[in-house]
Amino acid sequence: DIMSENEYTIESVRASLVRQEDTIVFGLIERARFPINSPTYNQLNVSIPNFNGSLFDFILNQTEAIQAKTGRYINPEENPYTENLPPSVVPHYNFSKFLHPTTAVININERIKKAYLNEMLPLFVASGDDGNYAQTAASDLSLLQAISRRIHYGKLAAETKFRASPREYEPLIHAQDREGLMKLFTVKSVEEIIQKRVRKKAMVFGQEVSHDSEVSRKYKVDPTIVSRLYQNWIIPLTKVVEVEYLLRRLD
Ligand SMILES: C=C(O[C@@H]1C=C(C(=O)O)C=C[C@H]1O)C(=O)O
Repeated sequence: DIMSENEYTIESVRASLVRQEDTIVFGLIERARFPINSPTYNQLNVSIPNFNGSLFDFILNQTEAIQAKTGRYINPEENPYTENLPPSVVPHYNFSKFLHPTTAVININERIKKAYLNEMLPLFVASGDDGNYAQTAASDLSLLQAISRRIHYGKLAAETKFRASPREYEPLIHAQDREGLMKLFTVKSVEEIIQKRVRKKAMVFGQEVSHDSEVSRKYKVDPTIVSRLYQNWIIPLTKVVEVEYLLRRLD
């Protein structure tokens, strides 16, 4: 076993969350190339043989099925949106068993998907319909996977915090005290820095680059909205995963 049991620390978890911001900001920029394209999500607009759902759901389920067969969800950092996926048919890498085993069932992707489609998406895409439904769904899917990975990284954040001070966490876990746990692991200053940094990343990554003139003040995705997506959904849902993780940590 080449993986160390202690490869994750709160510093390495936070460094990964910073890196994942790049993927999420670029994902937002890519999705914002298309207008809302609502027929993508509308069940009445498609009749796919042997499938009951929208074009988006069809692409999501089929893509996750091929990814499951080829081993994507063997990595404990990955959580699928689709239930009852086929098993992997490829040889498995021996991922470290850092997380507590009873927490593998934690998966809030249904909640993430609903928040994304109903609340987040309308904030950062234009209205309209350009017919590129399959491309739209593909960019939604890769963005949703990046957001899900980030939010479920809350499991790793929670485990490193628990290991650093088990005596503080244990009584709250025994009491199943959600609010107490939330208070104990929350670091407001870290959250504020993240909200500022993702705003800046949206300005840098989303600027119009011209070979000769000054950088323009027009961005491919609104930096203030990127910051708001983190503040209102991505960080709070990460904390939901952290609480769910800690509640099961002594099972
Ligand atoms: C993930 C952490 O836990 C909490 C959640 C945060 C987040 O989602 O970015 C940031 C700080 C903490 O309040 C962390 O401490 O890094």
